[in-house]
Amino acid sequence: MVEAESSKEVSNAIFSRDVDKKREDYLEWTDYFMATAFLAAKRSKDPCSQVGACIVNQEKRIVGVGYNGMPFGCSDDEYPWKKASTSRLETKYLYVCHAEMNAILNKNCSDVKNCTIYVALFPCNECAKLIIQSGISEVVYMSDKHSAKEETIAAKRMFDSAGIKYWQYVPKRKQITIDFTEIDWNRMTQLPPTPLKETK
Ligand SMILES: O=c1ccn([C@H]2C[C@H](O)[C@@H](COP(=O)(O)O)O2)c(=O)[nH]1
Ligand SMILES: [Zn+2]
Repeated sequence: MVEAESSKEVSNAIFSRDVDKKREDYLEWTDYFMATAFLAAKRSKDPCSQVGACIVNQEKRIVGVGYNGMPFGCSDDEYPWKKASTSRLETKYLYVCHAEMNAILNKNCSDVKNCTIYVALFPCNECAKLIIQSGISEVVYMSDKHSAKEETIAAKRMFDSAGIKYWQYVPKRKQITIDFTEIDWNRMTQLPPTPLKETK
C-alpha cells in the first residue's frame, strides 16, 4: 500500500514536471517556415515534383504561400502532367505555374521587399527573376538536385549579381508528423484517449 502511494507520487511528479515547463521540442522558426512550404507542396497535382514555397517578412509573418499547379481556368484534369512527349505542347512545362511564382502572386501584403522565401527546390531561372524583381532578399532552399542544370546555374548567377543571399536548409529532424488526433490526447500522459468501451 505504502509502495503504491509512493509510485503514484513519483509518476505525478513526472507528469506535473512535463506539463508545467515550457516545451523543448517545439518547431524552430526555420523548420516551421520550411514545413509550411512542404505542406503547401502536398496540394500539388504534379506526379513527379511537388514544390512548395513560403514567403516570410522581417517580422517573421508568413505573407505568401504557393505550390506548383496549373493556372486558374486551366483544369488540372485536362492539362498534361507528362514530362516528355513528341510535342512540348503535350508536356506540363509550358503550362504549370511554379511554386515561387504562386507564392509571390498570392501575397497578402503590398509588397514582399526584404522578405525571405523558403522553397523545397532551388528556384529555376524564371523564378529567380521574379524573386529578384519582387524585392525578396533571401532564399532558403532544401534540395539542390538540379544544380547542374543551366536554369539553376543561371539562377545562382543572377542571385549573386543582385546580392540575394541563398543558403541550404539542413533539417534538424527528418520528419515532422501532423496528427489531427493529438489535440484530444491526454495532456498528462501524452497518450491517445482510451477508446470508449462498447455498450451493449
Ligand atoms: O523553380 C521551380 C522549378 C520547378 N517547379 C515545378 C515545375 C514542375 O511542376 C516541377 C518540375 O517537374 P520535373 O518533373 O521535376 O521536371 O517543379 C517549381 O515549382 N519551381
Ligand atoms: Zn521556377
